[in-house]
Amino acid sequence: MTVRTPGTPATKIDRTPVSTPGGSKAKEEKIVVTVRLRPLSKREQLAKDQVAWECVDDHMIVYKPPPQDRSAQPASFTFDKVFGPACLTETVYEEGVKNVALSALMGINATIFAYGQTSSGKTYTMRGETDKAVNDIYNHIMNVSYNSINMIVIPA
Ligand SMILES: Nc1ncnc2c1ncn2[C@@H]1O[C@H](COP(=O)(O)OP(=O)(O)OP(=O)(O)O)[C@@H](O)[C@H]1O
Repeated sequence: MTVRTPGTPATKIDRTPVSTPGGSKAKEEKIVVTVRLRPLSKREQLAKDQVAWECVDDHMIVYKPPPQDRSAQPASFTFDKVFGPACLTETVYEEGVKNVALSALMGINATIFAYGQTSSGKTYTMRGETDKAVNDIYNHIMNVSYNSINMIVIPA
């Protein structure tokens, strides 16, 4: 059996069937930008810090300037997906990361990274996402390996 290093396809659309572990979402977009708002920490709650951002729906967040900052205006921003403070890391993975992480199994080169100010929750989120992605990838490899063994053994 020849094992070939998978190359990056010209487009994901051409190479991503519906049954692909990467799922259908990866077919639609090459870059997906999601936002996760973390809850206030105990320290922030004790300090009576106010939440500056509000999730309006699954795609939009609104900046609410503090009353003392009279020059700042409310502003809204739209993203592919917004995860609110009550959202579990599991949900972020299932709805925002899994498709991209598993598309690697089809030979699609993909990057997932977190960007944000200090203490915004990048490490917290990415640790959880990495654990889940590695788990899914290993499960997939195990399943494929067992299937391959069956395919080889039966003809022999
Ligand atoms: N979604 C969340 N739910 C509960 N706690 C969270 C969440 N996200 C982050 N935290 C907590 O907030 C704190 C800061 O998070 P974290 O260290 O991940 O931030 P960071 O963006 O990686 O910071 P830095 O840039 O300084 O490394 C940590 O104590 C973490 O446990």
